[in-house]
Amino acid sequence: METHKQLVIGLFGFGVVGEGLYKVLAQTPSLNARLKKVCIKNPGKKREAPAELFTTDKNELLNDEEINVIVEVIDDAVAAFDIVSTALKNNKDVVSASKKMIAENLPALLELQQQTGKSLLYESAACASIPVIRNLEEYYDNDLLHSIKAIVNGSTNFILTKIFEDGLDFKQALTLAQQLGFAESNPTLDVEGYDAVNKWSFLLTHAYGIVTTTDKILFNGIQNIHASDAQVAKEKKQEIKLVAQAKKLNNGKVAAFVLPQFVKQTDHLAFVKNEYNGVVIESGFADKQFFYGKGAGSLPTASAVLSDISALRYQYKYEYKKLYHHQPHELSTDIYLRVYVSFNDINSIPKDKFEWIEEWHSQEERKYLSGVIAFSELKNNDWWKQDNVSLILSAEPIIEEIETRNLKKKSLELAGLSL
Ligand SMILES: NC(=O)C1=CN([C@@H]2O[C@H](COP(=O)(O)OP(=O)(O)OC[C@H]3O[C@@H](n4cnc5c(N)ncnc54)[C@H](OP(=O)(O)O)[C@@H]3O)[C@@H](O)[C@H]2O)C=CC1
Ligand SMILES: N[C@@H](CC=O)C(=O)O
Repeated sequence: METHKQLVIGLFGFGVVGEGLYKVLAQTPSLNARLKKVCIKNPGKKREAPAELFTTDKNELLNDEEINVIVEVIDDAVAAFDIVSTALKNNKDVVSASKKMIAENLPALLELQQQTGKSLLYESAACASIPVIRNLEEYYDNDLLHSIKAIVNGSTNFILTKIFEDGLDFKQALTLAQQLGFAESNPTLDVEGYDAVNKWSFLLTHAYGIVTTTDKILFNGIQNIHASDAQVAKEKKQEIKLVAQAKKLNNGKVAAFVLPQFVKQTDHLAFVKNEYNGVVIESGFADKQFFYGKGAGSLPTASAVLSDISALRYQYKYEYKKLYHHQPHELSTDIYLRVYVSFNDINSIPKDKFEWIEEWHSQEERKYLSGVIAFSELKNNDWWKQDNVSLILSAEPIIEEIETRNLKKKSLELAGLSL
């Protein structure tokens, strides 16, 4: 087998991540990798690198036979897919950080990897500096992965920390996340949960062999979290985090969602602040394991890109073991969730859709209830995503089976409500 192959790199993108990689490569001479050319979009921008390195002609990189590795770190998912698929077809290995592109094109990318035999690595697209994909592929290569829950978006975690711990308002916190290079070029992707669910969709492939699209995963972002929710969290001695999770159910299927959640202070994820990410994996015999590291930013992200480049020296490829070598799992919607919902107007909440209600606070201007609701009710409707409605999962949200009808009626009666 060929080892320690000489790498000649063509880089697409010289923004937060691309420039970070340029610096990191310069400080890693042992890698024996040469950056031959960088393709960017706007030739007029001032760059901290020699002018002769840059081009705006993608074909200068994609058709250069000496270049054997394409690193794609641009902020345009459509152009990124074109670059990555052409590079693979042109017999080049590829490293990408573009989670939106990967989430939107995974079946095609899987096929291209199989057809071409080339490697496509994208560790930095998941949790930036945390090596989660390689761990899911290599270390948890068995049936024992019971659950995985994680903070996978650095910007929203940063914003929540800055608002609730440092007293910034939402706009100030988001602006800071943008200035520090954590946020996407379109920050709605972060704030409204799209970035997190994009990452979660392909992490499900590496964890459970599930190939899915983001519309099949229940998700929301942090845009509707209200100051009064933070007050409730404080009273419960809990925190609010945007948490992605997947759990193997008793029926053998997997429940997956990305939603704001109350997190107990004893939970590992409560420890994850600012732009950090954290991943808690629960597996048979090992119990819980916690991975922690920076989830956004120039050098932390570049460090994961560098690690992928380095892995190409020994022809490392994802084997997608859970997909190709095991029986892949299926997603299930057949569960119930324990949720908290705050709102201004009770008429915006279909309270009869709850299986039962456990808490009901209607005195304050901002009202809230806690109760149990079918996952499918949330999946099929969007009243809970509307302005002025904030839905937050409880700390232990999943209920697999309920004795539904009797309890529902009885509990609503106890709460002074009727169907
Ligand atoms: N920032 C972070 O913390 C992380 C980002 N990522 C992902 O990495 C990618 C890059 O992010 P980031 O560096 O922050 O983004 P930036 O906005 O900082 O940089 C984007 C770069 O892409 C270039 N670009 C855009 N379109 C093209 C094109 N068609 N051809 C060539 N170059 C192009 C831009 O060129 P020009 O300079 O000329 O404008 C720019 O250099 C994104 O997919 C992002 O989601 C992943 C993990 C963490
Ligand atoms: N915008 C992303 C960047 C890294 O993936 C985030 O905030 O997590």
